[in-house]
Amino acid sequence: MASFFHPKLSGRDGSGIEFKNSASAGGLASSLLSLLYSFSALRVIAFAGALEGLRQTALFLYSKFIGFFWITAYFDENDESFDWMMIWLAKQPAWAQARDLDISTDTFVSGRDALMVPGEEEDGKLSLIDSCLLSYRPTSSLTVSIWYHRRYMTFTRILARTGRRCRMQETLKICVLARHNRVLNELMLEAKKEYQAAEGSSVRIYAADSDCDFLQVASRPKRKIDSVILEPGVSRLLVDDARDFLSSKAWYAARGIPFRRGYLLYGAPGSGKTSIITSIAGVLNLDVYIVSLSRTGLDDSKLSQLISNLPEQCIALMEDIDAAFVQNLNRDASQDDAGDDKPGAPPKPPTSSLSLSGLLNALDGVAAQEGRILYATTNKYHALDAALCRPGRMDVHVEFKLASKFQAEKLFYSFYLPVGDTDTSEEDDDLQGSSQFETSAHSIPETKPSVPQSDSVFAIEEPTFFGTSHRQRGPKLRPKQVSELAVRFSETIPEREVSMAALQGFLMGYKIRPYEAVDAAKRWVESEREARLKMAREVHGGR
Ligand SMILES: Nc1ncnc2c1ncn2[C@@H]1O[C@H](COP(=O)(O)OP(=O)(O)OP(=O)(O)O)[C@@H](O)[C@H]1O
Repeated sequence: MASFFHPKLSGRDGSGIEFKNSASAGGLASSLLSLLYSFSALRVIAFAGALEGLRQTALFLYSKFIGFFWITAYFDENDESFDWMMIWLAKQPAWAQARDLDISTDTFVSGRDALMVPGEEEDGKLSLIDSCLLSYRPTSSLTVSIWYHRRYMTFTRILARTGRRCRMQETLKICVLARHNRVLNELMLEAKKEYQAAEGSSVRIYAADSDCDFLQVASRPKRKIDSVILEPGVSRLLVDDARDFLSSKAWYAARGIPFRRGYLLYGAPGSGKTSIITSIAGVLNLDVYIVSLSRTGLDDSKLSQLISNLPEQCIALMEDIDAAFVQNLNRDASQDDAGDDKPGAPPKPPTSSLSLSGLLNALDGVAAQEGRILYATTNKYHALDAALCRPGRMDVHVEFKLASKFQAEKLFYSFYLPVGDTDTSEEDDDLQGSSQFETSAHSIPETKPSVPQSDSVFAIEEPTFFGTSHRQRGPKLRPKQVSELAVRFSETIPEREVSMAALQGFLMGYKIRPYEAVDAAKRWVESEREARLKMAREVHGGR
């Protein structure tokens, strides 16, 4: 082959003529062979090329043909529309006839009229146990066909590895036998409406995974805004401000101001900061995206990526914003860390390497998402850097204090909601008069434990426990009665000394005994005071 393509090479050693002569017969033959071979190789190549051309043309024509009659849509797992379609699909009776099914107890699907495993839907009231219902889901890699509005459609769940980490990712493929996408539009709108109707009563909570992609981690029932008891006007101020902001996109655009708003809620632990944020999310129909600054491995670039992954119009929640810059800081480092750090012990490894400038850049850098509302909470307002708190980053600052008498009264009233006020859970129950609320502070179960009917030699003791059984219900009180008790209760609660969370915890201990709660409140306040003093003495003594 070499001699055929490069004949000159043969004479380079100085004995070219002899070499040519001696090799002439054999060389000619091999050259001819090579020539023939190359011709046949060329033919093969040409043939293969022609075949490939034909294949490409066939594929092209096929896709044109398919495209002419079929509309194909893909729904990516990471997009919200995927959830609409999956919920819609899960309700289609066609799945019942499918021969290949996934079974799911995912509350995301079940509880939304998904196609239940027969018998499940008859299972009484919705409780934590009942909400774990079995439902059918279309299995992956299976194509199922459905008739929708007299159009033939096929649905395929495709699982494939994607991304740098080759994570399994799912796509839903829908093919509609139609010339125009009208039917597909109708289907998507129907799925979206059904989904939103089902979601209308809950707030979706998202958290980021290790790739900084947000995934839904929970769905909480909406909390009524007035169930979070703040000083008069505070809830309204927060809701109205956020609502006005959301409707002011054009105003911001006209002035070239970034369309973002930040709220800093600071103050006493357990005063309702997180509760009011989730309540506002419910009122404004926004999803909550948790941005956890104390997350292990979080650095400036990851935070920036996280913030840029936030969708437009959402609530970003950064809890305990002060904790991001001090490694392993607890609520009160002097108290909690003091016990953990033994003398000579090696320093704890850092959990995150976030810098203040990284946070500031993430909050208002170019990648920061437009239309988002940021809520940051802290118990250490004065420890925050002024740059973090300035308008543009944190536009509204609201202080949350320990409970006032006003709040204590309101909390008591809403805790023992009187007859006629909206607490359906109580109204639905078959109450047995007010006898139960007369039971002692250490409640006894209503029914005795089932004892094996045998000639047991062991004496069976009745179990004793603290707290109230969930099967017990309080007395039905009239609004006037509850109001009077609430006033008496608030008189025993000192102004700004205990948190609302602590008050709620105290009332939980008297869930069905409002009169006893009022009587016990004074004693409880004193014991709380003593406990605080003791703790303070221990801290100061330990220094
Ligand atoms: N103002 C309030 N009105 C009604 N309930 C409240 C209020 N404050 C706190 N609670 C109750 O106390 C519990 C804790 O409240 P929440 O988590 O909102 O407090 P927080 O201020 O965010 O606390 P932390 O600073 O420790 O995160 C919740 O169960 C909530 O219902």
